[in-house]
Amino acid sequence: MDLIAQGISHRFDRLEVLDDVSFTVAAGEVVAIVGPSGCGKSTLLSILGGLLQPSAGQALLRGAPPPGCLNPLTFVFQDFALLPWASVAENVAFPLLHTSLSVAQRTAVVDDVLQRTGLSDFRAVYPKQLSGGMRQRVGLARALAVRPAILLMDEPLSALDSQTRELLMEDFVDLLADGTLGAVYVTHNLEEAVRLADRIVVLSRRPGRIRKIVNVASPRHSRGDAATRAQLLELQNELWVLIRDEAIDAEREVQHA
Ligand SMILES: Nc1ncnc2c1ncn2[C@@H]1O[C@H](COP(=O)(O)OP(=O)(O)OP(=O)(O)O)[C@@H](O)[C@H]1O
Repeated sequence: MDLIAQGISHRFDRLEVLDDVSFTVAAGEVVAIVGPSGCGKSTLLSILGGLLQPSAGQALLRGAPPPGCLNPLTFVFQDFALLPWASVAENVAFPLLHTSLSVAQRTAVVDDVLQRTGLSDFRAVYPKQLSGGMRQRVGLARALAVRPAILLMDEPLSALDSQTRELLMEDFVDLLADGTLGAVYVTHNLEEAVRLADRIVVLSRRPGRIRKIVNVASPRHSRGDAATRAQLLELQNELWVLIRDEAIDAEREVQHA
């Protein structure tokens, strides 16, 4: 199933936020969205996920959903957004509550995603007992429970320390390995973008317009290797050169706001 952003523009009252943004996320593809602060990345994600109606243009899904899909698009948030009073298994089961699945089917889905995210031993634990990295694993497991075509991820690792981020990136690469799951990955972190994405959409300063779409050619599973990391660092620097001046302007604007 493909997700298509078609000429998306958006304004909040007089504030023009996005201008004519178009790109396609093909089935199984990871597209990162990067750009200066306030350029409209989260707004674009909300529009893609149907939470917000754009002022112009549209977000479309094309093609058949994956087998067993209950919701083709599902969000993963920076702050994990877990239910504090519910256990790990209950959090993961939450999006399945109002579906047609039987209790046995729900249990099977929960068992499967807990196993895929390394959480099987933590099913009865509550979020406050978990580290930030484990909480985000629960956020990811909950998103996977609806067997989505595409994850919509808004800075999913930015609340985590660098070692935990590295480990979760490795986990995420494994989850993507069979090529059935796609993602739109909003991030400030260019290292995450080059490690995880097939393509990187670089937005301009607000109103966000597409400045460039960059392909990341190396296979995702080899991007943690020393030799590939060196190439990725070059790409990361190229992206930073593209964004730097506008990032400084955006930063100054925020300070003056
Ligand atoms: N609901 C809203 N009403 C009014 N203005 C909004 C609303 N949501 C976002 N904005 C404004 O729209 C602009 C784009 O915000 P958005 O959060 O999409 O940018 P972003 O690129 O994700 O930012 P950051 O990189 O800082 O996370 C900002 O100026 C923000 O203040």
